[in-house]
Amino acid sequence: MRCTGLVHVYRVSGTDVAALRGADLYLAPGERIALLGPSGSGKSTLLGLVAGLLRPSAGTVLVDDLEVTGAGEAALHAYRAGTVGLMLQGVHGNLLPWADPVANVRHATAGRPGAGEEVLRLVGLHRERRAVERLTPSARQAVALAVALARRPRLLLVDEPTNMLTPADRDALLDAFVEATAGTTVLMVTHDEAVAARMERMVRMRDGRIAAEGVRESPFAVIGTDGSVPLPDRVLGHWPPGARVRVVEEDDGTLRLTREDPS
Ligand SMILES: Nc1ncnc2c1ncn2[C@@H]1O[C@H](COP(=O)(O)OP(=O)(O)OP(=O)(O)O)[C@@H](O)[C@H]1O
Repeated sequence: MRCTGLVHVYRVSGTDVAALRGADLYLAPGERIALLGPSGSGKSTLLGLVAGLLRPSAGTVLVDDLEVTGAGEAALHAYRAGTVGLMLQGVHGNLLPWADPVANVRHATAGRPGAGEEVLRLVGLHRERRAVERLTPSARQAVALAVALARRPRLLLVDEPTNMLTPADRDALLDAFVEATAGTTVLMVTHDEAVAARMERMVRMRDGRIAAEGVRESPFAVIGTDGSVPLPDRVLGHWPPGARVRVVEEDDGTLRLTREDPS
């Protein structure tokens, strides 16, 4: 999956809100990425664009050889039915609340064999006969995972899967998640560092762009397609937007940034 220069503007009662301002992201096949970032930094919008639920104001999303952002309705329908699996926020997001777990995964594949029942077995819900709406939040999330994986998607998009779970339930769901998604490309939005740490990569958004990658203590900055390098949060306080910096390449290849004296 490759996102290039994604810009997304929402128009709310005559005012434009720029949710994405040139986001670039590449996921190799089978790679699992956690998308972190403050509230409002554009994570859910990016997920919606990759899912083909939103159209960007500019930029492209390429998944395999489908340009999702320019695809027609028929191609998008096939994409959502085949390539991509969604596990969205809200327990009833992709579930039939009145049906039991097995009926839910069978519904997802229209009765054809799929991977949903294997996932239910993995989490111990394959014999559960109660309706999904009567299960605990963590069991419902496990069913949502089974439904999302039922058609064996190549790309799984997940929004806050462990929201509102206790730490013990969260860890149990994550164990199942990591096992069930081996080999699947995953893009997961989360606020929880402990959840993100279970993915292969941790990517951090800020103000509608990919700002950094890696653990909080020593993240890498990520260069945008326009060549910009987002400064780390801790530097931004004393190097504000508009500050003039000199970029000097040293003989050994090291880049040195020096702030011009503001006076
Ligand atoms: N449907 C919408 N209409 C108008 N503005 C929106 C809409 N959805 C999101 N926004 C705005 O776009 C910006 C990015 O929102 P988005 O939900 O993508 O961020 P987020 O990082 O997922 O936030 P959170 O962690 O709170 O879910 C925010 O300023 C938000 O208020």
